[in-house]
Amino acid sequence: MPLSKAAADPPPPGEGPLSLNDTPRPRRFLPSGPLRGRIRVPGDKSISHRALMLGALAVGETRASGLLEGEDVLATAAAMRAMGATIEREANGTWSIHGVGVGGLLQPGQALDMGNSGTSTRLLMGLIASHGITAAFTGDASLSKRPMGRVIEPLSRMGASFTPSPGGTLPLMMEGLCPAVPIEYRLPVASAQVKSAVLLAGLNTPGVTTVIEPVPTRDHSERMLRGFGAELEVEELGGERIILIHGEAELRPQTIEVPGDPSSAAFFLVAASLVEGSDLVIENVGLNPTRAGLVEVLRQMGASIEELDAREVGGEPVADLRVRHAALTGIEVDPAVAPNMIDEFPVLFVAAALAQGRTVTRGLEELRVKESDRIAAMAAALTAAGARVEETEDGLIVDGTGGDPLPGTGGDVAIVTHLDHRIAMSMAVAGLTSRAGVDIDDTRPIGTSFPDFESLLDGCRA
Ligand SMILES: O=C(O)C1=C[C@@H](OP(=O)(O)O)[C@@H](O)[C@H](O)C1
Ligand SMILES: C=C(OP(=O)(O)O)C(=O)O
Repeated sequence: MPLSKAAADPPPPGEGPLSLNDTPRPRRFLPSGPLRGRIRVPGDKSISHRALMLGALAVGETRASGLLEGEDVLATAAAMRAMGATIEREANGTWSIHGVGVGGLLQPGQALDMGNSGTSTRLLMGLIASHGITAAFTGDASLSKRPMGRVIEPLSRMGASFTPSPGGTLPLMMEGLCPAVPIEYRLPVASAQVKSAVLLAGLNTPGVTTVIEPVPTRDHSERMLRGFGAELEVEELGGERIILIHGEAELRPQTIEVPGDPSSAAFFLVAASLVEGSDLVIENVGLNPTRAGLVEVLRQMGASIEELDAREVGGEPVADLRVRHAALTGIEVDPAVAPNMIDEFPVLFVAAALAQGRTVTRGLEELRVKESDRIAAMAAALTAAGARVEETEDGLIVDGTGGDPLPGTGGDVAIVTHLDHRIAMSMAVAGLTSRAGVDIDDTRPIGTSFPDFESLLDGCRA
């Protein structure tokens, strides 16, 4: 299957998903001098998706600054426009969203192209489930392999019907039901996307929809639903979180400042920790406790990460992070921290490959159903770059070099990124700490979450 819909001339920012064209863009990431100065990573991807979705359901104008303008978020913007919202990017970079009101989504005139984005797909399936409209979802080769049964199951219980491809994948057709049926749903997997899909379906469902989370996951949906005026309660009981949303809500438009994405900052935290002489400040990084697991784990490994000017931005804790080179030591990573850093494991594996001694990770089955099988992809990639890695069913065991550079690939082979932005960026970081450089088969997927990653990286190690 082609990477995505071909687009000879990508549309200007804010005008729909920037589809990948058909020519891979390989690059060798060379050994680097110290990373220094001050950088700012783009807006949080999870918050950006939700700002567009909730803004599109409020009556009146929501304004969002700092929104991530990556392809995944642009796919959400295009879908919300196709269902009736008016969404514009102003010249100063602020986004203006005029919503249709809860219950007011229109039937899209064509298939919703979700590109590479699991979050767009699963959250929008939730929104549509309680509207009386039908929609078709398509995606790229990576997204078309990812499991959708995990949202189809609860949303079917609420009354929506689905015709997925064999195996419960995209492309799929769905038909929502209005009024939908409120449910009480215990999450069988630790997934903020599944939780959010049910809560978003609950927005336009009469009565109370309940989600029980045995393992807490990122809570941006809960924070933002409340911020937009939904009636939502959270109870903690014996380590579980019980979330209740009162349906047929009216959302009030908001002014949102999107904090920097900790999942994007992660690449620079690891790079500056590994490259000798580095002293880098990453400004405005979101440190929501359900997202900040990597900072804690790197500190346990000996990293030097200081939080400066801790403050609140858009209802989320934020700080500037000063990270300096430090010798890292391998650890056993507590599996309980996994949901708080689920997207950061690929780059943590790179840190482990350069640490002193052994790092053991477990409980990471969910990594196998991301944009790629991130356990297998990182085992193959790090092995190709000369690291010592053992793949287990639910994690990796990595024996680090103790700070010596990895041999690298040096043109012999190229790392296969499998249309996965996080594999590409993680192995770019590995290249900085290698002898011969690391070759990546394709850097285009980076545009899904961090379009200016390469220019920021090249800029701070000049
Ligand atoms: O809700 C979200 O915004 C996300 C939840 C996580 O996925 P899962 O819910 O599948 O764990 C994460 O991997 C993804 O990048 C964004
Ligand atoms: C898993 C990710 O995103 P999504 O599920 O939205 O494709 C990610 O960004 O690492």
